[in-house]
Amino acid sequence: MSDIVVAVDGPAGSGKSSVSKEAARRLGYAYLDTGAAYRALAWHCLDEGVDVENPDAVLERVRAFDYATGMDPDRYYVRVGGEDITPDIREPRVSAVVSAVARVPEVRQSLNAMFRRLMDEHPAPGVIVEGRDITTIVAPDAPVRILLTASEEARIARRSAEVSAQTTEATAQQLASRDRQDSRVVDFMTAAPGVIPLDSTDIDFEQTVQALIDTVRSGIPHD
Ligand SMILES: Nc1ncnc2c1ncn2[C@@H]1O[C@H](COP(=O)(O)OP(=O)(O)OP(=O)(O)O)[C@@H](O)[C@H]1O
Ligand SMILES: Nc1ccn([C@@H]2O[C@H](COP(=O)(O)O)[C@@H](O)[C@H]2O)c(=O)n1
Repeated sequence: MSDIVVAVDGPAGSGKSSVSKEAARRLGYAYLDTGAAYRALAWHCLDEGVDVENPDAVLERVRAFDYATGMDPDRYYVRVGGEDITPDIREPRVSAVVSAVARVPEVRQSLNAMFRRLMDEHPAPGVIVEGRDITTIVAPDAPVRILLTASEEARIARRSAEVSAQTTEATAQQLASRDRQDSRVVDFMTAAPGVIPLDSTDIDFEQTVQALIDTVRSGIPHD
């Protein structure tokens, strides 16, 4: 069981996945990407022709959701029904509908129970868990809780550098639209009491990873 839970939240493109994964690798911790589960469920609904705007239909799918993910930062994967869909869940068609799936309260309850189980069962000494409601709902008692932010301009520029198949305007619009929809469900723009803000707008990737590691080291009791 992982003794140390590090909770990381933040808006789209703030660096949650890449920074958390690299920090976990260096700390020898496991890494749990909760957004991947919402994305995989959205992908599964699209694959099965389920109307993502119908909460009952989505809920029916989550009840029999055969989901698996790799929590070793060096062996990250996402599978549904044994099929590896790691790259597929990042497709714009999945990003466009994931918020609809994520706003169904019973879906959130079901996935949150799975996240807690995955954290509890993992043998690594610690786990970095990232998403939108980890610091507030999934692991509010975690010894280290961080809100990773960056200006919207920085997040758009970083995401645009990754996505070459569409214009910067389209990327900007999708990122802002997803944040708008998601923030109706959970507040990931302001740090809850006790949550440490980490703004990466003016620091590079390496400095952000180091800042996260320093925060973890100063937040957990030493022998
Ligand atoms: N401090 C930084 N400086 C420069 N680039 C960064 C920094 N932090 C992250 N990045 C880059 O920004 C991009 C977006 O990061 P990442 O995918 O980790 O964000 P995210 O918060 O997980 O996004 P989403 O919620 O949309 O999945 C990646 O290309 C990553 O390498
Ligand atoms: N704790 C979480 C994590 C994610 N979501 C929803 O999933 C979408 C994809 O997440 P990424 O981290 O991969 O961007 C996100 O837009 C949310 O709709 C969530 O609700 N709670």
